[in-house]
Amino acid sequence: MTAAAAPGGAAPLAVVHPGPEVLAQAAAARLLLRVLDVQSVRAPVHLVLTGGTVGIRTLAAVADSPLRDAVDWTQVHLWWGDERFLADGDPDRNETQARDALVGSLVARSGLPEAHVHAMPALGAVVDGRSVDTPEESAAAYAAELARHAGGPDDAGEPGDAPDGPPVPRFDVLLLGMGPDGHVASLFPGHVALGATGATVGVHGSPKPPPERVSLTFGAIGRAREVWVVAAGAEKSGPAAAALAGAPVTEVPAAGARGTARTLWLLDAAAASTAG
Ligand SMILES: O=C1O[C@H](COP(=O)(O)O)[C@@H](O)[C@H](O)[C@H]1O
Repeated sequence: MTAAAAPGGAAPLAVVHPGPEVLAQAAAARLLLRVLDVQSVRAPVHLVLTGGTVGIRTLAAVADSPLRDAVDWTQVHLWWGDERFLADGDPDRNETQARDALVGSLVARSGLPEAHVHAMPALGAVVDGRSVDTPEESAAAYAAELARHAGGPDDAGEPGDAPDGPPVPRFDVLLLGMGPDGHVASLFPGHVALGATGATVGVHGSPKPPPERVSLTFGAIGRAREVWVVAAGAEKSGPAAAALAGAPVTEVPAAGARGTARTLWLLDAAAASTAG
C-alpha cells in the first residue's frame, strides 16, 4: 500500500473531561460557540459530522442545548467524515443516527435547509440519474458535491492558511470519533485507503462492520480549519496516547487527523488515562 504522508497542520491539544456525558455536553457547547464565533465573521459555516458513540451523543447534546437557537442554521452546511455503505434509512448509517439525534429537528424546526445536508450517497441512491451501487460510486459522487462547494468566499483563509489539497470546502470544524484500533472516519490501520488521494475513497474490507464504507481522505480532512477528535472509554486510551505521541499514521490513523488552525482532542478521563 502507499504510505500515508506524515501529518502537517496544528499540533494536537488534549482537553480532558470527567466522563462521557460531560464530554458530550462540553463538545456540544464548544461546537455551538464555535459556530457563533464563525458566524460573526463569515458565512456559510461548514461542519463535518461523525458517527460513533460519543459523536452521536454530542449531536444529541447539541439538539438539547439552549445555545442551539442562537445559531443561524440557514447559513450552515453539514457534511460527513465517513459513512457505512448501506441503503438509505438503514439504522447503522451514520446519517440515519445523526438525523435521529439532531439533523432532523434542525431541518424541521430550526431553518436548516435540507439542501445543506450533504449525506454520502447510500447504496441504491440515484445521483444525477445514475444508481449508486458501489462505495467508489458513492465516493465519486460525494467528491463532486464537495467540489461544488469549494472555493467560495468563505474559503478565504488567514495569512499562511492555504493548505494544498483536494477541492473541498474549508470546513470550519470537522468532528471525528476514534475506534479502539485508532481508526478515524473509515481510515483503518494498515488499510490501502490510508494512502488514497482525492477527497474521498471507497473502502472495502473494513475490520469493523459493515465492510463497505465511504470516507474522506487525509487530504480532505487536512483542509479543515479545526479538527476535533472526540473519544471516551478506557479502550480508547492506548490509541489516544499513541496518536498524541505522534505514532505512525499507518498504525494509528488518528495521528494523521489535523486541522490547519487547531487540532483538539476531547477525551474523557478513561480515554486519557494512558496519555502522558
Ligand atoms: O464506525 C465508525 O466508528 C468510529 C468510532 O466509533 P465509536 O463507537 O468507537 O465511537 C466513528 O467515528 C466512525 O464515524 C464510524 O463510522
